[in-house]
Amino acid sequence: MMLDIRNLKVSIPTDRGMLNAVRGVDLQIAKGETLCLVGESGCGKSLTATSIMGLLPRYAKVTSDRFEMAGQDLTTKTDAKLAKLRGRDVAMIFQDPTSALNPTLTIGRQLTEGVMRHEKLSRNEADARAIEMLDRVGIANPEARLTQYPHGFSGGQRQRIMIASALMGRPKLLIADEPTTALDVTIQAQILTLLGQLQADLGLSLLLITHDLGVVAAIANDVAVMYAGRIAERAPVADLFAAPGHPYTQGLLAAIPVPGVTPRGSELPAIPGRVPGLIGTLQGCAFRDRCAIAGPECAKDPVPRIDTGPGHFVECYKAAEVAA
Ligand SMILES: Nc1ncnc2c1ncn2[C@@H]1O[C@H](COP(=O)(O)OP(=O)(O)OP(=O)(O)O)[C@@H](O)[C@H]1O
Repeated sequence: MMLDIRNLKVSIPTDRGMLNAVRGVDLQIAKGETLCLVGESGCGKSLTATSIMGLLPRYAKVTSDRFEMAGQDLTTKTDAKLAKLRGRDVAMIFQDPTSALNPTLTIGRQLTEGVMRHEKLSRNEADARAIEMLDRVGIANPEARLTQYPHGFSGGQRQRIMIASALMGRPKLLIADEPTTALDVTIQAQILTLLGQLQADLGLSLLLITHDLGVVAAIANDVAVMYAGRIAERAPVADLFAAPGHPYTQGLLAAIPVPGVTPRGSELPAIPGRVPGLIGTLQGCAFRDRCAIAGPECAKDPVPRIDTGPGHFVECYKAAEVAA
């Protein structure tokens, strides 16, 4: 198992009270697996990802019952050890490649800084690795590119460079948070194809956060659907599209036909009603106000987690009803 997190909670103090943004997430990612994390804006996807990276702001409160990466228990480690382990095993790419690259530093400098510090590579070794990674992500003439600045590259090329940068430490797990949202549609497809290729070539585990169900259909092994800070449903991708078990997932998929047929760029459709506020505690199922089949039991805690197939669970009182 590459990543095994149980009961992850992330809370952020605000002037309106405690914002409980991640409210008990379990997340397992196998070696070499691509897991897509989907859900409406504000449901806690990015905070989940940044807590895996150890990049949460200091004022955020984080707890978990288990936090293992590549077999190492991270809950018991000190901050310095954590940073080292994470730096070695996991890397992240973000939405906007423009703001993630420093315009005043050459590409070579930006790619090599980390590995020269952490792995004590020499300048030549670090350059050689940068050339290897730029080549892997499809940047032509990588050697000559090292001395150039970000402004000389297109948006798509910058995102490739960001991916190369993430690969520099030879991570086992790559986290990509909406990596193509800022790009043109044709470029989006190329970047996703690249991520899929890298995943296969390097045996990476990939956690991909996306709003785009077409992307999910094309690239995921497994899908986790997040709602109001919890995983509402998780399933192998074909099962999720064929037999969504949570009324929320059904709502998301209602406007979307079949995997493989679903065009890229199919955004999550709007579901009537609003996501509940995450300040303070939520009782029962957080989706029940928007759910067509909710009953009185749905206001009770804890909402049961029902296994509906191999690797497929649904957190819903009505799972049996839906399955029938
Ligand atoms: N640093 C922060 N300070 C205060 N609130 C925050 C902070 N980071 C996130 N939040 C809040 O926590 C909730 C979850 O945020 P998160 O970014 O994880 O959602 P998301 O599912 O990734 O949404 P999106 O798809 O819009 O990125 C949101 O209500 C957000 O406003």
